[in-house]
Amino acid sequence: EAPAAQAAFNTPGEKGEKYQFQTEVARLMNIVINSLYKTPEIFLRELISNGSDALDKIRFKSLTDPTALESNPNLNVTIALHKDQRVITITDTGIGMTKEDLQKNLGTIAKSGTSEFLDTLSGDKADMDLIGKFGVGFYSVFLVADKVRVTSKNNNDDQYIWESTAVDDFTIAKDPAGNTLGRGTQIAIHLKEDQDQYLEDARIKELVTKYSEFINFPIYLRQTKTKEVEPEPVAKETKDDDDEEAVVEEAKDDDTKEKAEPVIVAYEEDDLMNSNKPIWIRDPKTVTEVEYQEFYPVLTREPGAKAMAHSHFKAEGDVDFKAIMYIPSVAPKDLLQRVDSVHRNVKLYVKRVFITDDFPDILPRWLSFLKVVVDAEDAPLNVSRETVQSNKGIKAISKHIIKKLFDLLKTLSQDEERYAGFIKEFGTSLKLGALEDKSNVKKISRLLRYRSSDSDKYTSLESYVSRMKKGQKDIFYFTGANVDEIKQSPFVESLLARGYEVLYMDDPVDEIVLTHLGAFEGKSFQNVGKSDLNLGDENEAEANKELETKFLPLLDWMQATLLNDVEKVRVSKRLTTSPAALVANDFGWTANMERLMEGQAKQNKDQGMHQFMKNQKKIFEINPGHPLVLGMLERASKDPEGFENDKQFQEMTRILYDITLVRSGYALKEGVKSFAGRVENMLRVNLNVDTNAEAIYDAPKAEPRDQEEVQAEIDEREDILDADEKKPGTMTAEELNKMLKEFTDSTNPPMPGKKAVPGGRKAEVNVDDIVAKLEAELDLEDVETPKETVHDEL
Ligand SMILES: Nc1ncnc2c1ncn2[C@@H]1O[C@H](COP(=O)(O)OP(=O)(O)OP(=O)(O)O)[C@@H](O)[C@H]1O
Repeated sequence: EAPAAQAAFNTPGEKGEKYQFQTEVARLMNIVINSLYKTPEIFLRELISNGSDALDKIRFKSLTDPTALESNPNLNVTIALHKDQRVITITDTGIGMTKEDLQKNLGTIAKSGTSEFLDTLSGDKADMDLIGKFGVGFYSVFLVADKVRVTSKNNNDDQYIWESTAVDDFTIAKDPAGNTLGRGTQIAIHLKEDQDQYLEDARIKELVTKYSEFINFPIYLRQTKTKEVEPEPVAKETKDDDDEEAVVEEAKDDDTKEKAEPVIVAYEEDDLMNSNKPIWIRDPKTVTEVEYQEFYPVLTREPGAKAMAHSHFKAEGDVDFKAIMYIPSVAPKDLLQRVDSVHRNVKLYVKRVFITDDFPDILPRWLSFLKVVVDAEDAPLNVSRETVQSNKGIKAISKHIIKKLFDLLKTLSQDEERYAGFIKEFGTSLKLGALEDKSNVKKISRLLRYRSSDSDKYTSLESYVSRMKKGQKDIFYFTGANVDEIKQSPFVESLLARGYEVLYMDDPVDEIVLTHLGAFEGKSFQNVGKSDLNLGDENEAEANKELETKFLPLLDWMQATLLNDVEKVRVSKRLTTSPAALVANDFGWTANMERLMEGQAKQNKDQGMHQFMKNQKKIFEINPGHPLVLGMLERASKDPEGFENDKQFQEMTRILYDITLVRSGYALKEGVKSFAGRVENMLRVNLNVDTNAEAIYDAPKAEPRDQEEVQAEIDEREDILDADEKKPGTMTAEELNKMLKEFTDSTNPPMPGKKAVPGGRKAEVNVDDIVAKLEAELDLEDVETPKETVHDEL
């Protein structure tokens, strides 16, 4: 039972030692107060959570030190309202704080990264919502309080009082009343003028139900009640004011002993406000969906957070335990960056006693998004960061959670729409799992989903395989910044024209994952942008040989022109409407990979390997059915020996190469200028203009200004400044920050994973216009090759 509140602030705080708040605390308090003023009620949730944490700590300690609870065997939180003084007290019988703890915990912020976090808050509304999710802790008390006093008793120290009005500093003094708490912490809150609602029993009950129903310790509301009792025949005993027992309101003096009337007695009683049975140890049949959803934000300490799916299970075997596992409804923004930090996503209890949530490796990295509560019947209690990996019990728990997760995902995947939601949020996590979790790679690959040419919906690899065409040996895919870009790629066109299905990989990691997986159920993954495309068509090789012979003169001429740029030139079997394409050899980078690595290289500053890979030569493929190519073939065939003299052909080939680079998603190797120069040259030839003639221009030199004019302007400016009392610029710090942020956002290179605008395209080039020009150049009227014949030829 909590002792009566020492609610009155009658020991002047000035008597204690004065301390300054750490700068971060002052900043945090300001932000909390300015951003959360609309929901001051959360202070109660935060303080009850702190009390619950303190109770967890003493209970855990008592497992190894049986004397720990002697100072007070009860474990609970009691809230009392003192209307006359406008004070609420929240008392827990938790571990309590020593003088040093008070100074450190309620004057500094130990959490690493807080300062950085505060720096990121720019002041706009979305950021302010963040702070609510961050867990604002103790300092939220100043949303409702103008004065706060924390009285605390830890087993290792005397009882101390911390007091503050939130302005700059706080005081700490030894409690002159001595040890009244036994053990624990009492927070007395003197409410601000407009916060009277928190003096109402009903309001407090409402808030406890709303926020703290699942707290694992009883939360009481101390209430003053009255009852009628038979008056005692003897004179009443005098009661001490401080005594929490009954205060007797005496019956009228003129009562006689014969006419004994009942006496109204006021007494205090603690009403239990939370149901107190941990939801995870209940039989799943008795837990409603609403209860699961309500428990989730309590478990994660993320107010307002929702779960996408959950699984409540019991395991027996090496370790007996009960657990609830949740998949959040949305992925955190920094899903992949977070995998390396400690996420405290598995809370371990042993027989209802909270042990720890500080397991760095209990689950593989890709599962860092899961939120789990585990209650084991029997697990060693000394599990700590150091021993967790080698602990057999923990290993068994981890294995079981993963197994249950696969069950959950399997069930989820049967509902197409819900599963699409999961893929959207956590698809990247699955891919990370495919890369890293060797023992589960098979299961994970079955859970992957991709967009494809088959429909607008996601497809599994399994169903892709079921739709494969006759003779098709490989799973075809292509990568790009987004589905639209992929669809328009020359690499995809012929496959689609021939009725093959292509998987569209628009996540930067896709290519790495598929290269890593290599195959699915014996079918290899084939990037259709790479050299070795095999459609599994047997007549193809023969037809291709014939084509190579027919196009030999053109292939030779092109090869000679592009000697330094491409590995080789060959006839393509993958093109329908584009004249040419560039493909990476099997070890080289596709355009997508090049972009991805470009971003990485910028971050890592490791340029050596990057340049090596980037400079790997590509294969230039020409479309044997394209009129432009046929026109060029005709030209090369007319005079096979005349290559050296046909400068115009060489220019055209280079232009074709450049536009192919762009079309295939690569960056122009020599930059835009030389490419533009070539196109311009071709226009000149088209117009019969001398290619060497220089532009005539008249550039009149700018003259310096008159000295008098300059002086007059200076004088005028000074006059204005004087009038303005030489005020500095009126831009506020906030505006300045915003401007700086916009500036850096616009200049920073896109990060991999961010689906950025494809890098490398230095200029908007209208390829079709140029192709048209080239065709005009070749005078293609007399070459007849209807496009329909292309496939037959192949
Ligand atoms: N009732 C309490 N009993 C014992 N210690 C407490 C109590 N309230 C706060 N503390 C101590 O003060 C520290 C700071 O509390 P605060 O609420 O500001 O942050 P937090 O609880 O660590 O984090 P957050 O509330 O943001 O999750 C706590 O970590 C704890 O050590």
